[in-house]
Amino acid sequence: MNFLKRFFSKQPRIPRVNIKQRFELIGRVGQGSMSKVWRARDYNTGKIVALKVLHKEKTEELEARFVGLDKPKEGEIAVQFHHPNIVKTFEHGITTENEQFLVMEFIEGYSLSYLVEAQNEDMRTNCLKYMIQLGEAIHYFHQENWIHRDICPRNIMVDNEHQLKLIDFGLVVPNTAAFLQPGNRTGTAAYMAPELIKRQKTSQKIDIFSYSVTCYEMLTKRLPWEAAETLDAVLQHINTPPENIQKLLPDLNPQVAEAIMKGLELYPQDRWQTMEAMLEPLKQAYKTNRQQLRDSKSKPSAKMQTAGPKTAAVPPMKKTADDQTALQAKRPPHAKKKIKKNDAQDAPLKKESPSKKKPTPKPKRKNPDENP
Ligand SMILES: Nc1ncnc2c1ncn2[C@@H]1O[C@H](COP(=O)(O)OP(=O)(O)OP(=O)(O)O)[C@@H](O)[C@H]1O
Repeated sequence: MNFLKRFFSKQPRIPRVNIKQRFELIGRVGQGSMSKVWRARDYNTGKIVALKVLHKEKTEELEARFVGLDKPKEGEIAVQFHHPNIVKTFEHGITTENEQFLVMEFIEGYSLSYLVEAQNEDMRTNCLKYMIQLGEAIHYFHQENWIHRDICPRNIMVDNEHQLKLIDFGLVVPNTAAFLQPGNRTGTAAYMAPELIKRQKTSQKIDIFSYSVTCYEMLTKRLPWEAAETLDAVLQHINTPPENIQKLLPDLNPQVAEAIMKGLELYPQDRWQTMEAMLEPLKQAYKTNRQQLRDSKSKPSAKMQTAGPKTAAVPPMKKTADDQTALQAKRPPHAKKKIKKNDAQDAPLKKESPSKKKPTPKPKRKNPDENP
C-alpha cells in the first residue's frame, strides 16, 4: 500500500544516501530518544558536521499522530531556519535504509540541561543572556509561523562562544488552524502548557509557557511545581499555582521574576500574548543591569555610599559579567532538583539531555501511550 502510494505520488523521488559511504562517522554524541546523532566528517566537503539519523519506527509513530495533516518532515522544517540561536541545518534526506537524516553544523559545547544542573560560573554569569537568546530564537520561530512544541533544556545547547542554539525540531508544527486543534499531546510533560495537557485548542502560547518553565529552571534549578512523574501528576499540578520565583530568589530582578510568572499563567489569555512582548522586560532588565554594573565600576566610592543595586549581589561568583546583576544573590535552599522530567504518555519517549561531561539516566516510561 505504501509502495503504491509512493509510486503514484507526485512528489519528486528523493535520492537515497548511503551514510557510511558519504560520511566518516567519528563518534556518537549525546543520546536522542528519536534519533542517533554522530560527529561526522562529510567526505563531500571535508567538513565536520552533526549527522542526525532519525529512528524509523519512532518517526513513523510520531508522523501517524498528524495523519491527514501533511506535517512537514523535521529536515524540511529545519533547513528553513536562519537565526544565530538556531542550529544550522545544511541538508536533509533519506538514507539507503529509508531513514530520515539531517546534516547540521556541529556544536562544540554543552547541553543546557547540563548547565541547569551544574549551575556553574558560565550559567550564573550568562543566565539572563541565554534566556534572551532563547527568547529571540522562539520569537523568530513564531514570526516564521511555526510552533516548536518541545522547548526544554534538553533541546538546547550552548556553544563554546556562549551562544545558545535550539537544536531539535522533531515536534515543530505549522501555526495553522489544522495543527492547533485539540487532541495531540505530544511534547515533554513537565514543560507542557495546561491547555495542551487538557487537550484544548493550542497556539504559539504553548511555547511561551514551556519557555517560562525553562527560564524558571535555569534560574532555580527546579521546576515551578513539585515533582511530576506522570501525566496524571502533571494534570494535578496544573491546578495549583506555580511557586513564585521571587520567593525562592528574593533578590532576583523583579522585572525578570514578573516576566517568568506571567509566562506561567494557567490560561493562555493571561500569559504574554507574544514572545516579543515577554522579551521586552527581560531585555530591559539586562540593559539596566549592564548600566548598573558600568556605574558601579566607574564610581569606586559608590560601594561605600550605597549597598549597590538590590539585585546585584552574587557573592560566590566572579563579578565580570554584564548580566549577572540581574540574577539571584543566592540559590534557593532547595535548589537541588527533585523532579524527574518525564514524557507525556502519548509523546515520543523524551529524556533528560546527556551532556559532554555528565550523562543523565533515561527516564522510565511509566504508562502505555494514550490516544493522541
Ligand atoms: N548540531 C549538533 N551538534 C552537536 N551535538 C548535537 C547536535 N544536534 C544534536 N546533538 C546532540 O545529540 C543529542 C540528541 O539530539 P536531538 O535532541 O536533536 O535528538 P532527538 O532524538 O530529537 O532527541 P529528543 O527527542 O530526545 O529530544 C543532543 O542532546 C545533543 O547532545
